[in-house]
Amino acid sequence: MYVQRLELVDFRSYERVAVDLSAGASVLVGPNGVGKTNLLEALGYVATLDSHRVATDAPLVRAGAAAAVIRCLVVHDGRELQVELEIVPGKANRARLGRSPVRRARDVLGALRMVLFAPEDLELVRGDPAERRRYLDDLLVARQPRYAGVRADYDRVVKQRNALLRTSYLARKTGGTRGGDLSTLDVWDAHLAQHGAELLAGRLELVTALAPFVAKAYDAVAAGRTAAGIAYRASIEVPPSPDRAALQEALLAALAAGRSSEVERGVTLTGPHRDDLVLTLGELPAKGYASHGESWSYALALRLAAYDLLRADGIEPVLALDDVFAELDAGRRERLAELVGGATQLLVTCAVAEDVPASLQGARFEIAEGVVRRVE
Ligand SMILES: Nc1ncnc2c1ncn2[C@@H]1O[C@H](COP(=O)(O)OP(=O)(O)OP(=O)(O)O)[C@@H](O)[C@H]1O
Repeated sequence: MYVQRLELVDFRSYERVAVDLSAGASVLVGPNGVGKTNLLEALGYVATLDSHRVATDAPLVRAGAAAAVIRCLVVHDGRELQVELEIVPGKANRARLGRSPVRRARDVLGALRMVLFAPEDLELVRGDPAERRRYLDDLLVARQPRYAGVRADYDRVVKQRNALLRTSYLARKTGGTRGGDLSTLDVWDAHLAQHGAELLAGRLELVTALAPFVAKAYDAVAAGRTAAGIAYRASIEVPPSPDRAALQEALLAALAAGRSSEVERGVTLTGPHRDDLVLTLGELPAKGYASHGESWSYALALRLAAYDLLRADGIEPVLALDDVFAELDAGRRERLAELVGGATQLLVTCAVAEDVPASLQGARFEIAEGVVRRVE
């Protein structure tokens, strides 16, 4: 698949912009701060309903404007589909597929599949488990969009269960009598185990499928002597044959066993929202041990592995590399160019066009003062 046209209204630095793109490689060139990443971020938002840079929507709307619109025309298997999202901070996004409004914004997921590598991805290796969970869940959704619903249901249950535990905790702390009632906790345990088992089963399957791609991608990126490995670390003991029913039972048992400490601390301590994806290089964990260069290569390998896995599934995602080539020496640039050169659509941003290897120099766009101009 590829994006044929991207239109933005009041998104980030852009008041109004339209960019006609094509399949193959495109290089987006411009000085720092000119709005290159903003374009990739907009596409990434259509693909995941999330920004790779900020946790809330407000910064995505141009300063002084009330709402932002992202519209993009995606070509997939020869068919064109327009996806439109309106972002109004503090409110649910409004979305359209083709000419029709959709009930929930998440119904557009799957219309654009994209893998974006950006400097922020260093956090995949160095940051908190939440970064790695998001990486897994975004990939899960890209492979099977129905997981967006599973994820939303699970998040809602954790939030409500936490609210219940917290209210009871605060009531006890302040010696009050109201709000301390935990009689519905069993119901929330059942919901958490049900949705949690589905999410956990999806992640476990994903990690098994992804692991060989990560090892291969790291080897290709770093040409390293050290092998990269990934493993899922769950907050429960994972049963030997982790189907949904077995996971649901294991979650219920762990919730029962941990109830007193959860009640004492006023928070849900068991479930996939506490899990991590452990990254290793040889025998050592990457986090805390890997050098800057190794961490960077690892983060890139995670994205390239996601891209390769989607391709192996028969999905040809758009691949976007934000500010990558300036970080690399000549040898690594060429190696990366070889790895990504065959992408159906490759979008590369850079401040200096010469940093991008000649083999990837397809269409070139120059960005200046809110205008994106195709020059080649
Ligand atoms: N909500 C917003 N309203 C107005 N301007 C914004 C908003 N959010 C970001 N900007 C502006 O967008 C610019 C950053 O754009 P972007 O991150 O795309 O730059 P870039 O071209 O990728 O730069 P670099 O090469 O440094 O990575 C900054 O000048 C910033 O002030």
